[in-house]
Amino acid sequence: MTPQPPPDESAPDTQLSEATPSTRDPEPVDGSGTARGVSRRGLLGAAGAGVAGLGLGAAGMAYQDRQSAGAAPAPHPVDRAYPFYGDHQAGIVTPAQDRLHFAAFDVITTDRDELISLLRDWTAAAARMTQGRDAGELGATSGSYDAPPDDTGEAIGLPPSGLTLTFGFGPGLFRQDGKDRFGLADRQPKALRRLPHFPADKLDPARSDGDLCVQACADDPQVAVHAIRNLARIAFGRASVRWSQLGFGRTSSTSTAQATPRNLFGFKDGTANLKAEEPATVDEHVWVPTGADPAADWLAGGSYLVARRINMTIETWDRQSLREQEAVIGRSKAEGAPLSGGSEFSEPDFALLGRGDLPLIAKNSHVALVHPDANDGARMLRRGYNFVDGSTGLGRLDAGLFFLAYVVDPRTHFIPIQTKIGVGDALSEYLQHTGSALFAVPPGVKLGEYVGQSLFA
Ligand SMILES: C=CC1=C(C)c2cc3[nH]c(cc4nc(cc5[nH]c(cc1n2)c(C)c5CCC(=O)O)C(CCC(=O)O)=C4C)c(C)c3C=C
Ligand SMILES: [Fe+2]
Repeated sequence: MTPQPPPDESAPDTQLSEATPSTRDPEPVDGSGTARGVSRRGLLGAAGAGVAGLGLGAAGMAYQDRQSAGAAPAPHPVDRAYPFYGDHQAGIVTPAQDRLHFAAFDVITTDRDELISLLRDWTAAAARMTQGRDAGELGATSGSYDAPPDDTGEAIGLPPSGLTLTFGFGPGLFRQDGKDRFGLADRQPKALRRLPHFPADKLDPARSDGDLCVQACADDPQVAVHAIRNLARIAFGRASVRWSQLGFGRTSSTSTAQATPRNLFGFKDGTANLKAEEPATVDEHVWVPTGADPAADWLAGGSYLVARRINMTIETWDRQSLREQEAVIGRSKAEGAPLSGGSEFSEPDFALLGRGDLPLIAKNSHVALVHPDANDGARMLRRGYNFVDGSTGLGRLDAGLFFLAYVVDPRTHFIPIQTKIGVGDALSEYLQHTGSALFAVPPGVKLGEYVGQSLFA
């Protein structure tokens, strides 16, 4: 890991430099190589002239005019659009956006062709929405007056907002109760099994597992929610939402251009995360290589996504001294520096002794247990979010961290680490794991293809 000084939130990032605001130089959205439809912003401008359904060129002009009216300002986060097509799915190394809506689905059709048609429909809608367009070609208000619109409308006028949509396949898609549902059983990756029960798990089945998942990240919550809502609408009769989770406040940085955010315990979170600017390390720890599992080579270039809903007993935490809080994490609260000294991006020195010849970073602290040195070098790309889902009947906030991590293999990069922290981590006293799921995340989508196509080839 190369510690990197942060943060200039407006600095260009690796993915963004490939991207352009969608309305200016739109990415094709239908796989035909031709961009169609109007942007949600363009629609607003065009609607007054009574030209809904106008080609993108005109809509793009309206947007461009507004952009070029003054000196070129740095793009505001909500004006960013990330490419949907590429070698890897967006939403993994993409600089973590501020908001999340994550949904897991049960597939309810028994027909393989219907499953494929769902993935095709999702691909078309995702390609459009990530570029700031309506979910369907007609849009929220331009279709037949006597038919439900092909977009629900709550994102009219909103820019792309950095929306990324990342799709995953759960173990149940391959086998359910031992049954090969869609002729995919012999292509199930060996690593794609339900996660085992860990110490301190208190899982709610209604917040766990799922055949499919969609991670929607954006810099506007309405845009993320709009995307999941429309994908759920499109899935009608083929898949239904099993559970979903809203998140605010990213708890990780995935780019050195981002400032390190804080979790609900008030600590900087994401300091030592894998970052997009370390492609060789990301290759090693995130992307599944060809040949890793010959029966599942369709997953090459993809990844595994671990999702854990972790409740944090913040009321108990808030009664602990600052000394205790820092000892539990192993870093300082103010700067996020390791307790062995230095600044935020200094490497921790776990051998350095302090008073009473005790290590300055306690052996049972969180960072001592999860650090790669203590885990055969394993690293993960964390992409979690804070959540508050109201309060409990006991007057406590139902709050915590929706932990998301992308790994090359959960058997080496997550399960042993989670097992260890469930038993020996001082942080565990303040945590309760209430949801759990594992998904295989197929590689990126090529123009004209649909998400996960390699699985069905
Ligand atoms: C099994 C993996 C992990 C779980 C579950 C987990 C939960 C969790 N973590 C924090 C707070 C912090 N975690 C930090 C670092 C960190 N955490 C993990 C793994 C899990 N965390 C890793 C691999 C690392 C990086 C270790 C390293 O390379 O040094 C930190 C320190 C800052 C940072 O580097 O990000 C904090 C703070 C909470 C609150 C939490 C559950 C709610
Ligand atoms: Fe952690």
